[in-house]
Amino acid sequence: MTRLSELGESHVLERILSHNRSGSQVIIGPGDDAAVTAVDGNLVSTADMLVENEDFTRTWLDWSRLGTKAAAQNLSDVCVMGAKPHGLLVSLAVPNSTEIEDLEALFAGIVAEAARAGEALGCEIPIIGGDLSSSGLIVVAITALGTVGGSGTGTAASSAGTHGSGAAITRAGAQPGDSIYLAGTIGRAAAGLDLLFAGVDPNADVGQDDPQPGTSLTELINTQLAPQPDYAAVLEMRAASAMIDVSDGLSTDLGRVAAASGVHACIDRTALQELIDPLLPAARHLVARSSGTQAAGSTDKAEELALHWVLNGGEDHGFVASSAQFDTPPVGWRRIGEMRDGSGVTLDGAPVPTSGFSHFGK
Ligand SMILES: Nc1ncnc2c1ncn2[C@@H]1O[C@H](COP(=O)(O)OP(=O)(O)OP(=O)(O)O)[C@@H](O)[C@H]1O
Ligand SMILES: Cc1ncc(C[n+]2csc(CCOP(=O)(O)O)c2C)c(N)n1
Ligand SMILES: [Mg+2]
Repeated sequence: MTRLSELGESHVLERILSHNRSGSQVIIGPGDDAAVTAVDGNLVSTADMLVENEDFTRTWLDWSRLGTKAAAQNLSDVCVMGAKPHGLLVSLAVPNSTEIEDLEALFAGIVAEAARAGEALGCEIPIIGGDLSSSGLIVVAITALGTVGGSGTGTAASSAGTHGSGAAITRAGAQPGDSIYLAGTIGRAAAGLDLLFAGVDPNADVGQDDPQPGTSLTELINTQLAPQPDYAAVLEMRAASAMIDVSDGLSTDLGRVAAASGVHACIDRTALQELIDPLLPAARHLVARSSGTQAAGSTDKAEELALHWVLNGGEDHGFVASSAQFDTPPVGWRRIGEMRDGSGVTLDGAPVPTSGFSHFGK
């Protein structure tokens, strides 16, 4: 085990970049003052960081999964714009006492998730540069770059959303009459977060003899620590009028689409039930732990908690899209509601307050 303080910055870089892959669009990669890439189309760029104690804690820290999460939350944003990613800039601030092997695991996690996304989207996504600094708290900041509107480079074609958007799918194109679709999951990462905060043993018996795939306590926790967006689903959503990744919670993120598009998003409670049900064992376990009993009424509370995770939990990086082009949902998507005239978000007609995550608490 070698600490970063025992290696110079250039040796640290050499070790971590040994995990990187090359990309055919890279003209100049890491090593010069800036990277140069050959691109075809309009540039799509996004930045997202993970900050210790705000986005993860040292108690749960697994460097490889931290890398997965940092890459996933950025690639998800590029992908839902209908763009193809072609490079990542990775900026890191870590304590001097960090072991180089941990930093290598972080990089390997980033590279592995970029490879998973690249495979799903048919592109190469190398790390093209970044920055290193020393800090008491761990910060992983990634900038992801991609393109839309080139000669066949986009991942999905937007219909109503293309006007003035350079062929990107924005939050602003939803129309009354569009169906609302979800790809991937919502609520699992939030359940995982509550399990982590409560210090629940992931192997605790919660009466799930045969849990649905992805819903054991370990898997819920893993969705929080290392979300796996369904990038390929975006390729199936060929006629989205608007699209967003759910990072802050459905209530907040669908609310953003409704506000940007000037429509009313109506969610159908029945359609959410199959997302709620698999979360009930974890919810019952947490409710019973907090009340110290298996008292009557806890079933209602568990249902309430699971619904809360599904409506307000972000970080699974599920994708929400609107479209009027499909009779049956495209592969990987489920219909969860409809856009109508008006504003705001409702669940079976009842207003859904915007209760997703906000960094500044409000
Ligand atoms: N410091 C900043 N400077 C300039 N623009 C910013 C800054 N922080 C956020 N933004 C912009 O504000 C918008 C909302 O940011 P946010 O991080 O909430 O993105 P998001 O896509 O809604 O969430 P997520 O990144 O979790 O998917 C984005 O367009 C982002 O680029
Ligand atoms: C220790 C700890 N506290 C709270 C949370 C919850 N959390 C943090 S960021 C975020 C939304 C996406 O943020 P952004 O919009 O910046 O991408 C959520 C739901 C967590 N994961 N870990
Ligand atoms: Mg987003």
